[in-house]
Amino acid sequence: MSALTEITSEADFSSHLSSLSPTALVVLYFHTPWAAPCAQMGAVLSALASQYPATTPPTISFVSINAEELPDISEEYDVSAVPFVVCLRSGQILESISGSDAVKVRDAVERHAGRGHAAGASPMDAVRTAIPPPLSAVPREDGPITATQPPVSASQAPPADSANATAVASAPGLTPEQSKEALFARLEQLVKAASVMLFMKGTPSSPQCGFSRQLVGILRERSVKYGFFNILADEDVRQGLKEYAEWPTFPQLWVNGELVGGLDIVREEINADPDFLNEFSVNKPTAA
Ligand SMILES: N[C@@H](CCC(=O)N[C@@H](CS)C(=O)NCC(=O)O)C(=O)O
Repeated sequence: MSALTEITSEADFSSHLSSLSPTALVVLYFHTPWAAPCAQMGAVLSALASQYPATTPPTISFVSINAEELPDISEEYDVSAVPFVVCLRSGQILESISGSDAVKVRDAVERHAGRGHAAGASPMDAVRTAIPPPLSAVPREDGPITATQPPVSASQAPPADSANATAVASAPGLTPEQSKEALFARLEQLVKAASVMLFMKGTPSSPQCGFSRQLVGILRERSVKYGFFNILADEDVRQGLKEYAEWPTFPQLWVNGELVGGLDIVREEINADPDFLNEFSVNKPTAA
């Protein structure tokens, strides 16, 4: 599966771009380590990347760029605030999205990758209304790149094959209520990072618990396209999601931003409806 590639220098960026075929969709994700909304968007993009198989040559590439460390690249793509996502093909900007609107970013990527839904009824319509307004990004004049939420205390590189971009939700100076609010805002985005999201112990290629392994097997059998999040790599998400979901265990399967349940519930759903999840199968032809 695809993953976010961290760009370390301008030379690295140029060589990465030139290694791709001209028809590849490139998704540039500009962030700064101190902006909390970037941690959310990082996790959303990692989960999104995990839905696309890694092919040779790649047909899609997700690239992560520290906007402050690489100002020339940020300038080139008019990055005025973080998080900022640019969809690019053959050097042409197809679309830029400023702010932390997970659904907008996912729609744009799927549309440009050619896997999107036609205009009109989309499974995402149900959740669109529930999404909070995008983070209002502060336009940059000549000053630094800005974001309108308080900085987080730490960020940590995600494990190579995991969808996690972890950040501690409880920033110093926040009350427990504010920390919880920030964590729940992050979870609200995360559960919608993909139409089907699996919160599991470990990763699909290396599940760390039998229940998670079995649920991965069910999704695989049905060729379901899904994003995943390894809760073992993020204690805040592990504990917070139990409360947010009002569900005490993992795995947790979420569909269109709604909790389905754990392994037992998914099995019950399949027994009741053999077509359960089939609409998310990669084998299902895309509606015209
Ligand atoms: N019968 C449950 C099994 C899941 C389960 O019991 N998970 C436990 C052990 S892997 C769990 O997540 N405990 C809470 C934790 O580890 O934080 C299901 O249907 O999903």
